Amino acid sequence: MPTTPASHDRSAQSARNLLIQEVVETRQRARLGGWFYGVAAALAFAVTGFSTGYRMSALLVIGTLLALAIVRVLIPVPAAPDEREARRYLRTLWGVVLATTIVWGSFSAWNQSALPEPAPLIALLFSGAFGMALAHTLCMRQLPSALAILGVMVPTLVVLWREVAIGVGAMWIVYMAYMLLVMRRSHREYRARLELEEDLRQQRDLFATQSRVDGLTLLPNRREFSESLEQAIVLAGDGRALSLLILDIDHFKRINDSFGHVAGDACLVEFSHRLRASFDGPGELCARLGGEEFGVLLPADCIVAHARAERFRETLAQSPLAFDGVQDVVTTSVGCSSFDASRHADAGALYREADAALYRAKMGGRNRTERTL
Ligand SMILES: Nc1nc2c(ncn2[C@@H]2O[C@H](COP(=O)(O)OP(=O)(O)OP(=O)(O)O)[C@@H](O)[C@H]2O)c(=O)[nH]1
Repeated sequence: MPTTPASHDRSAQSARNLLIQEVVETRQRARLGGWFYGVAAALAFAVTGFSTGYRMSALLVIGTLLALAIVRVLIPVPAAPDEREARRYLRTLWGVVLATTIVWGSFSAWNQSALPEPAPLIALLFSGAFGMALAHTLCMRQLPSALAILGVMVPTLVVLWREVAIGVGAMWIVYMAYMLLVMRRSHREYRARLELEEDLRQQRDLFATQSRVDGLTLLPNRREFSESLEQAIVLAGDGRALSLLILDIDHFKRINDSFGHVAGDACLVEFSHRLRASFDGPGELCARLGGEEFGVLLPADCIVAHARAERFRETLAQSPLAFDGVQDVVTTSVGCSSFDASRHADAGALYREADAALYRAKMGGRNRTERTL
């Protein structure tokens, strides 16, 4: 299927959303994990009674691991939904995670021969636990996650293989392979969930837009117009000018009957283009209220609004609309009313007056603008 600019925009937006979501989740998941390495190292040294022979090593290892845990938390989070910043953040965070796992892995390997039991056992068990935790939790990116698992596991593997027994080393390799498989599966599940959530978000946004936009003309629909009118009435209560126009295409049935419904649709679209081009100033809003009826809100008093409506009507009547291969003169009747706090208790009152003015325009022969008497 060819990609349109709109679908390209949507997929670019979707990729951006996925990246931002990944940043949020990676941060959440990585925030706590860093501290466990320092605590585990402290525990391994604690069982030796922090004897003087190991005091410097303990300080160095525990201090480095805790410092890396602090750095994880302090990496500045990208404030705006900026892709470049988001990628930089992820690169930095994964860099710190990898550094942590390499420091831990090296410590664990050194520990196997340097510290008395049960410190090596503690480090060994923690290495397995960290590897599995990485496989389950930090699975957002496969390559750095795999490297982190290897960082935790491989140094110990070398020691087990060389200094304990080849069988124990082989067991460690099987364990490591299993972790990598778990990580791959966790990664797939993570991506599937992320993409599903993004699809749902997009559908929700699409429904929200569709519920407020007219599908044919892409103008705001009656629902959106009514809400905007309510809000405009509140502002008008503070003294701002507000006028309402209701426009109805004259004898629209004739267009359908003469040229068919497809041409009728095209005529409505063309009419909406003209309307939007004529009322596109600040605070102005055009909408399709239904059928061949349109509404305009404009922050103007009665005289200005009436003059603008007349200009639109006259221009329309003088320049034929081109739609679906047809050129035809289309006219409109307009009802105009302006907000007056003494007469209009609510939006409905103002709307009824504009509607009554439109009725008079129709009864008066069409192709005319009537305003509140
Ligand atoms: N093609 C098309 N026709 C529509 C649409 N909505 C309403 N109509 C038609 O608009 C016509 C409205 O007819 P009427 O209500 O009699 O109004 P009119 O012919 O414009 O006459 P006046 O309003 O009295 O000047 C009907 O034939 C509807 O079928 C639409 O979305 N597309």
